[in-house]
Amino acid sequence: MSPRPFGARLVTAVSERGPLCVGVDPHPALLESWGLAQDVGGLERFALTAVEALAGTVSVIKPQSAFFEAHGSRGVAVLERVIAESRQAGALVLLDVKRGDIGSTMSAYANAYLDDSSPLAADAVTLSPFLGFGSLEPALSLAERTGRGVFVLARTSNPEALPVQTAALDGDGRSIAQAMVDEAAARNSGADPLGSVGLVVGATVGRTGLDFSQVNGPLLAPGIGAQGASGADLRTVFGDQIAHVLPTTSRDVLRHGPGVSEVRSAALRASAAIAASLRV
Ligand SMILES: O=c1ccn([C@@H]2O[C@H](COP(=O)(O)O)[C@@H](O)[C@H]2O)c(=O)[nH]1
Repeated sequence: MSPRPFGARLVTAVSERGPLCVGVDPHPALLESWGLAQDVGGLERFALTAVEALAGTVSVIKPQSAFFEAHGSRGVAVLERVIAESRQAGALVLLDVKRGDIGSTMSAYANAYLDDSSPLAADAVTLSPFLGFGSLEPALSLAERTGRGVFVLARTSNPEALPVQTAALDGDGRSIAQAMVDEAAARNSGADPLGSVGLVVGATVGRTGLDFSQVNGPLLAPGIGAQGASGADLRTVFGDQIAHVLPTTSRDVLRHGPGVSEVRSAALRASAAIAASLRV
């Protein structure tokens, strides 16, 4: 039997737990404010406390791989536990790794994050299309076979992205960001209730002129909280496609630690605020 696609699993998770994704980003500054050492022991305590607080509550957990990799192989071992324990507690795991490479190497990345046999396999991963959307094919096809998802960077939340992602394609009036949106739309065509090829579009980017109407896939919106955006910005960015938006925030929830119940309460407050702004 083929596995249930990520898009369908996401729709169920959001209907049961609400639309918020919370990031697990063990920033050195957060470890310090939680009174933890800047070592793999501090990383482990931070990350597993966040999982305990969040994974039974929110629909999606998004560990930021960079902060685990910074601690070497023992940090990656902690990431493996974060993935396994979050999934066990019922959250979907979106691993933020932003991978992208030539096709032959992309196959190895796909095996690392999207194959059932890998200890780093998550429910979905972030991908960078800078080598061309087509170079992501090994990840797109493995994700489809294993019921997983991908989120392709389109119009990211950082200000430096603007000149790159709004540049026009050669011989084509579309921006690079719109081309990514259209590629995702083509992959998701006909999927019901939602395709498994998502896009990353920052909540910070304001009105873009991007046409999301054909995407039929999840729109991950980082930038809420620490980067200055709020739920109220989502309608400006996504217009009438707001129902497919998966807002995500990390530091703005994690800064309430180190107590499990304080982190959980902050996530619940953020989730309620986001749900209200998506309804308005
Ligand atoms: O466009 C993008 C893509 C990814 N991110 C990631 O999301 C979180 C944001 O953390 P906050 O603490 O809520 O600012 C982080 O892991 C980024 O790498 C993004 O911000 N923008």
